[in-house]
Amino acid sequence: MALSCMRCPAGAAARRAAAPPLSPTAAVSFARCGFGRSAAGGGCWRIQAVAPQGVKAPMDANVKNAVTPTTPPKVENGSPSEITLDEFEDLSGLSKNDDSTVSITVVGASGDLAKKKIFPALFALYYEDCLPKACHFTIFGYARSKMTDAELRNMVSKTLTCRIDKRENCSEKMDEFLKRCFYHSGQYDSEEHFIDLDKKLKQHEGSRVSNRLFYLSIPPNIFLDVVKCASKSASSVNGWTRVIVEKPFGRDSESSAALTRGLKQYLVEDQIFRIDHYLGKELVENLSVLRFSNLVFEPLWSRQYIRNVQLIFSEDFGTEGRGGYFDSYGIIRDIMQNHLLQILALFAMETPISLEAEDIRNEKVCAMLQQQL
Ligand SMILES: NC(=O)C1=CN([C@@H]2O[C@H](COP(=O)(O)OP(=O)(O)OC[C@H]3O[C@@H](n4cnc5c(N)ncnc54)[C@H](OP(=O)(O)O)[C@@H]3O)[C@@H](O)[C@H]2O)C=CC1
Ligand SMILES: O=C1O[C@H](COP(=O)(O)O)[C@@H](O)[C@H](O)[C@H]1O
Repeated sequence: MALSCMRCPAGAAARRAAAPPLSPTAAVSFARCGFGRSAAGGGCWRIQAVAPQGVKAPMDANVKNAVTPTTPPKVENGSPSEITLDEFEDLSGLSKNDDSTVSITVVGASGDLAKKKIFPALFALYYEDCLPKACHFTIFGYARSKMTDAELRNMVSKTLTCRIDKRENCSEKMDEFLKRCFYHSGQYDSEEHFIDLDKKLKQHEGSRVSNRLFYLSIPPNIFLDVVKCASKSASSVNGWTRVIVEKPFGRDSESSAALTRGLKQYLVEDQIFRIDHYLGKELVENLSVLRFSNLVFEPLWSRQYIRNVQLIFSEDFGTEGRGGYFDSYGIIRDIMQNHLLQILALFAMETPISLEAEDIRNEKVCAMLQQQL
């Protein structure tokens, strides 16, 4: 992957300058660790980052704190996110605007990810009032399988949970949410079928500004077919159109670049959202708060005080139907260079100048350029 450090903020540069001369880079190694409970492939992966030789650990004597304290970045509601607050408000704020609607099409709605994660996550957003009020948002499931709206709702209802603390009016909220879910069956490479979807979306959107989001919960080999058809036949004419792309984003640098080039035939970069669900995990989100807003840890988070870091990915079940996928794609590509390296980057990066996605991304790139794999 070609990485370049776009912009290292002044704060970061100052911290680097204040630190003792760098012995070049931290060394990162990957290891398969002991099997978990299941002999069928459960277990864990470990990324180990070791501070450069000669760096003293916290317990070593005479280590001076050469870290220049920096201003902690703004943290909204205690949970910084790769989505800026402005973008977040793009969705929730629509509820205040009677002229706008948002339509979310889950492409591959009959699949595992849609059932297990996407619909429950959309419901959680609805429950938390982060989606526009009921008549201003519509969710369409799209896949080849034949299903009625009622069948989709039945399927989705089985995985919705009230995992939110308050749990008030949860079943009422579920009913309201499910009423906003619809289904359209179609082929992934048929413009005609996407035209039909467009017609259905328009019926729900009426004459209001229509913002449209397509969530690609499908195998990667059909990403481009869908993006082509959706952008040609079902993109918004008066609002925004965005696409969420699930991993894997290719199997290597070349195929990842080819995928991006393919997507850019139909979309501009700002319309493309590559998702890594690990960044939404509470533990991972809390890492930034711990690092940048905690006065105890912030000055200690340096190679002078930390000798060895281990990120352990551990699952207590076996391959569970993923055998074919792991055989052809590989478990390393499944979790290592995405989820685990994202965590490593968040762990190792310097303080970003803001919590804007671009600023965090740039700092992650800088951190990755310092690694020696
Ligand atoms: N499942 C998970 O936990 C995770 C999945 N992902 C990624 O998300 C995407 C979706 O995952 P998941 O739901 O598990 O995938 P599925 O294999 O369940 O596929 C989703 C849907 O796509 C359609 N489909 C499947 N195979 C093909 C094919 N060869 N050609 C055309 N259509 C096909 C099927 O719908 P129909 O036949 O009705 O058209 C299926 O229901 C994948 O890219 C996956 O790598 C990422 C993170 C986690
Ligand atoms: O992306 C993936 O992540 C899951 C682990 O995520 P979790 O949220 O369920 O902990 C992993 O099992 C799967 O193989 C991988 O594709």
